[in-house]
Amino acid sequence: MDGLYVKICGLSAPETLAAAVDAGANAVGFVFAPGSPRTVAPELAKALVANVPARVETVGVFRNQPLETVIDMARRSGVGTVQFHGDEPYSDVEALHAEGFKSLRAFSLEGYRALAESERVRWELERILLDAIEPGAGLTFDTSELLASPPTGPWILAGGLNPVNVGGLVHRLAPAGVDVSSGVESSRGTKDVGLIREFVAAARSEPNTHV
Ligand SMILES: O=C(O)c1ccccc1NCC(=O)[C@H](O)[C@H](O)COP(=O)(O)O
Repeated sequence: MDGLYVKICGLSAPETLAAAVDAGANAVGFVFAPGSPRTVAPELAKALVANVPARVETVGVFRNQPLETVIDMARRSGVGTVQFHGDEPYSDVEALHAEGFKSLRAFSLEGYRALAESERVRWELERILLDAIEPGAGLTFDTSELLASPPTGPWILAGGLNPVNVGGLVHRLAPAGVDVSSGVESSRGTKDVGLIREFVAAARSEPNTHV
């Protein structure tokens, strides 16, 4: 990944999708996991994806759904990347790659640390996201442990990020990327154009060296 990778997740409307693209997001996410206020049908996502330039990665977010469903919904919507946000095994990621999709796999820090060494080494060759235990809830988690022992591969920080805290966390933890949903919403499930712009700018801001 060149420069800080910024992903805006949980989009469902053309205006906020356009704001994310115009602000310079590297990736835009559509939630296909059921039961979220952000859940979209593949047909709606397809109409939105049609307006996303090729330089921007389109990501479908899934959580513990059958692999056949994931592949079917990802194909119907036209996303290029599948983000797993549950307990999906590594074999599911391999199957997706064989189908031509890229992947992202989210872990809570606890879940990631609990992986057997052999498992962790394998996941670290893929793109992983470190997130709060409850995804999409705007909750932060204790990142102090990440300062001492970050993952060896490129990793993306998520969980309770917003335009106010993202710059500091990026400078402190040096992730390869950041992912946000709640922190760019005016109310749960409703994205805000101004907050999206502020978030992307803040994520890529220079550190404040004036004390
Ligand atoms: O957004 C959801 O409701 C959701 C539901 C099920 C699985 C994943 C979900 N969202 C993932 C994300 O939006 C982000 O990748 C990440 O969790 C950050 O969310 P937030 O803390 O709200 O910024």
